[in-house]
Amino acid sequence: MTAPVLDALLPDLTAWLPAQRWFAAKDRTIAAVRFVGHQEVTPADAIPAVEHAVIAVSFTDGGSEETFQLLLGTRPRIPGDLEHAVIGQVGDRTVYDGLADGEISRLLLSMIVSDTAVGSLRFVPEPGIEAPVVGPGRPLLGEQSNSSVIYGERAIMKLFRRATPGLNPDLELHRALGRERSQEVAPLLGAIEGVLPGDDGALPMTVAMLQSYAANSADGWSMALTSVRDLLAEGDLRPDEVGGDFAGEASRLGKTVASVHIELARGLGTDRLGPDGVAAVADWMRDRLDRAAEAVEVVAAQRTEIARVLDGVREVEGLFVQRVHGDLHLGQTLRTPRGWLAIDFEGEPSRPLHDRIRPDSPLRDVAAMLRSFDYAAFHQLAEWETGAEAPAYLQRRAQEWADRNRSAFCDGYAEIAGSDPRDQLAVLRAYELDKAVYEVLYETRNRPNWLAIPLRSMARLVGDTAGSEGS
Ligand SMILES: Nc1ncnc2c1ncn2[C@@H]1O[C@H](COP(=O)(O)OP(=O)(O)O)[C@@H](O)[C@H]1O
Ligand SMILES: O=P(O)(O)O[C@H]1O[C@H](CO)[C@@H](O[C@H]2O[C@H](CO)[C@@H](O)[C@H](O)[C@H]2O)[C@H](O)[C@H]1O
Repeated sequence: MTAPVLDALLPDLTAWLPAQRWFAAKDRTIAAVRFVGHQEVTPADAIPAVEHAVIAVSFTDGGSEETFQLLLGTRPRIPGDLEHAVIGQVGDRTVYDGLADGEISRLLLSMIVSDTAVGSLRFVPEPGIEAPVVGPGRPLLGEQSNSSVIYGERAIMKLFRRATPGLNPDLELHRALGRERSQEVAPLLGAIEGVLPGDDGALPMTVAMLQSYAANSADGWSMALTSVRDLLAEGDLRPDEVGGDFAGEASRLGKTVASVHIELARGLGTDRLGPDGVAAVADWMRDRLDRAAEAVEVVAAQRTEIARVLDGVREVEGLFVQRVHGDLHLGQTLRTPRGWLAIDFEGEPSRPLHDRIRPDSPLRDVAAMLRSFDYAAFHQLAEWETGAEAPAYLQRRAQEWADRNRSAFCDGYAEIAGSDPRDQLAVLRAYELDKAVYEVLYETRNRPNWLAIPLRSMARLVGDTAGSEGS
């Protein structure tokens, strides 16, 4: 489509964006949307026609713009099963979200498999892989920061929705782990690369990533919730006495995360931060605390105490750093029939790319998983906590579940890593509290009903400076 034709879509696009799960600015009011780049994948009169586009969205609060990627499909007549994906009408064509269309996802896969280039877009298979069978994709439904389609339970392609210059860390780290022949991630199959037009010219950008699909798998978050549900339903039994005990899985998960860290260190190197580097990590945590304190009163009220715990990170001489996952939680793990896999190495979605690729302590990932065990333990009780307090005996059971699984995870991690994360308790606690502060802000913006979960942990981490970790 030409620029004037695309511009005709803008009013419909502006109305459509806030309803998309991946639109990561739902708390802001859109002032204007503009196209900053577009590339036809097929001729404009093909049926369906496909176009890749980058949009910049500005907001009435005057803050920074956000850029997003779209894969637009157009057809003269829209089949009934695509009506839900319609964005608007331009001339005699209906424009819709292209990933919803099996014919478009089939085309994208075939272009990757056959190593194609169209204008600024490159469709590249990963060298040496066995090409997946080309067929239509089925959009993944559910909670996602990006948009994925699944090809016959053999491959999954993720379109990154935020348009950021540079190699996406999800692709970069999967590539590095592939070179290490990692058994802890799903093998990478290919990618779509494009360019992001900017003031300084066009910069390379990752459009999409194609990976093996882990069939017959369950994600760690659902498995953990099932275990907690069974425990709370019993009430008078302890976590080690109920059928759905999760500790064995938590320990295996610890081993998997340690293996990923070893592979990332081997493939991409390690470093020791000197005093200035450690001070920079501590300052970074303080900045994040300041931002959370501005937005959330409870954080502001405990600012001094939180800052004291965060300063625990300063207690190490020569902090060991390497590339890490950066946003690990139970929902980023898949239990396959063979074992655990880690997915989604993009880092925290709201952080700028240069922050997400900065080497960090592996304790950041360990701490984030410990936080996730807390989340799973108290998720069911959180609804109570927004109204009345959950009964004390259930809170005790939930805490026992969290302690047992946090401890099992650390045991498993230590067995493979050769060092126990709990040996650096002050640093681990600082990373855990930093994550809890982030989560308070995340829940305030995204899921206020869940806010009680990180708030509770924040209070524990601030109050319990002498307690033992994971026990
Ligand atoms: N390789 C895979 N095999 C099977 N399912 C996967 C795979 N990768 C991702 N998924 C599923 O897709 C969901 C979203 O993937 P994720 O990479 O976390 O996307 P996002 O970055 O959009 O959050 C996951 O929760 C998982 O259910
Ligand atoms: O999965 P994303 O990369 O989009 O990560 C963001 O969303 C997560 C929630 O979906 C959020 O994780 C928090 O909630 C989880 C339960 O839903 C819990 O297991 C995690 O421990 C907790 O941090 C994540 O922080 C955020 O970046």
